Amino acid sequence: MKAVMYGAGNIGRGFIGALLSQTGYEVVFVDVNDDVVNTINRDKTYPQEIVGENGKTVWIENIRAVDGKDTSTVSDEIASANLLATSVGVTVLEKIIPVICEGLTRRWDKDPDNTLDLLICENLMDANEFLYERIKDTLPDRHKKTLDESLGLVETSIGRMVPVMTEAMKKGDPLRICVEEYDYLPVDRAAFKGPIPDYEKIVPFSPFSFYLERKLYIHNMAHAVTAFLGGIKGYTYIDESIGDIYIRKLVEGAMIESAMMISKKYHVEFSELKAHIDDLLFRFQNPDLHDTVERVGREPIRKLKPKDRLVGALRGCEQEGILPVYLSFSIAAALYNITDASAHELLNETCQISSDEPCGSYIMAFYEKLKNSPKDFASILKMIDRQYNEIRGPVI
Ligand SMILES: NC(=O)C1=CN([C@@H]2O[C@H](COP(=O)(O)OP(=O)(O)OC[C@H]3O[C@@H](n4cnc5c(N)ncnc54)[C@H](O)[C@@H]3O)[C@@H](O)[C@H]2O)C=CC1
Ligand SMILES: O=P(O)(O)OC[C@H]1O[C@](O)(CO)[C@@H](O)[C@@H]1O
Repeated sequence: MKAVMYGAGNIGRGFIGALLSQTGYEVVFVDVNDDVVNTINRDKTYPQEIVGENGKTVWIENIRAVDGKDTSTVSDEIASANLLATSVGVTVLEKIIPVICEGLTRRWDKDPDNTLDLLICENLMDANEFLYERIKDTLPDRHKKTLDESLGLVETSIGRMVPVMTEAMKKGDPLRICVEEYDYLPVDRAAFKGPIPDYEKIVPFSPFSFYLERKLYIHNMAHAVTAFLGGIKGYTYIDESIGDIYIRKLVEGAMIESAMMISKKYHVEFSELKAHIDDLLFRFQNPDLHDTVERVGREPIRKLKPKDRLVGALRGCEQEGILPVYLSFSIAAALYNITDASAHELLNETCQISSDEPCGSYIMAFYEKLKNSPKDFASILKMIDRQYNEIRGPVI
């Protein structure tokens, strides 16, 4: 049984490739980084260092690698694979579609019933639709119908955090990868065309949008807010930021609003989501991960788009009748981090929130407060309490 793992970077090596090897596949990594490809083929193993309280080193075996620039060999590997996975980053994903299509063509020219499942391991909403459209456009006409019948475009939710590896963390080994202990991979049960890999860490679930929204609106949202607030206070690392009791309270408040929304929308017990929040806050505190405010808070404008982690969570709350007060403050903190653009314009154009909407006026009030006293999070918490009280009115 062979799995082709497109991308031997942090997630490819640190999570998915390792998981597939442990499931029992021979894992063929595809990457354009010569050092990584040559070292995998020389050593046939690499150390995955699990950092944190239960730290240990796991050696990943039964692997080899193929040069991503040798597109003919990559296509042959895809043609004969039992499973395919990608974790190359969203911008590269588009560029590898011709190679994937060539692999599918070679496969289906021999046997159009030879199904293949592709695990999409990227941070991208509607990733299955994104790939479907592009693969359909690229495949030759004779295989456009085969695509519907024989390719499973399987969305996944990547919760494991893998930081950027510094030279010090690599300890002289280009393949060494530091990861946190969490290693579950929820996958979209309904999307598989072939058998679902049988391993306790691969968790099939339907409807999958629950996991995607939980990841984006609780995990990614909270992580971003931790980074923005950490940036304002001058912290370098995520664990330092979440260790600040004011930041923790603000982040947790936003997580609870998102969780109330998801609980209502998907009829999931709130207590289940609260356990997830507590686990995430514990994981954000892991000092051995050395995850930075810079990595987690990168590209704040992208993170402020209407369907992304902040505004998407806020709009979801509005739809479910949940007050998004902490989330309004979180958006204000993101706006405050962007110094080279006007907050009003960003609010209107990037977030598509009008300052006349109730949430728009809260966001701007928080923004002004941050401008006047940026590091005084204690007063922000008081302001949030007052706003909640005012909006909520009397409670019987
Ligand atoms: N690092 C993390 O904690 C998480 C990352 N993700 C997502 O996983 C995806 C991958 O992220 P990382 O592993 O962190 O990035 P990365 O940059 O470490 O890995 C990407 C790999 O793709 C390779 N690559 C680039 N062009 C290629 C090509 N044409 N052919 C073959 N390989 C090519 C690169 O050499 C690199 O090794 C992204 O979509 C990211 O958003 C999702 C959840 C967690
Ligand atoms: O890759 P983006 O969209 O900048 O988001 C960063 C987030 O993605 C992850 O790298 C993976 O979910 C998180 O660790 C982090 O919260």
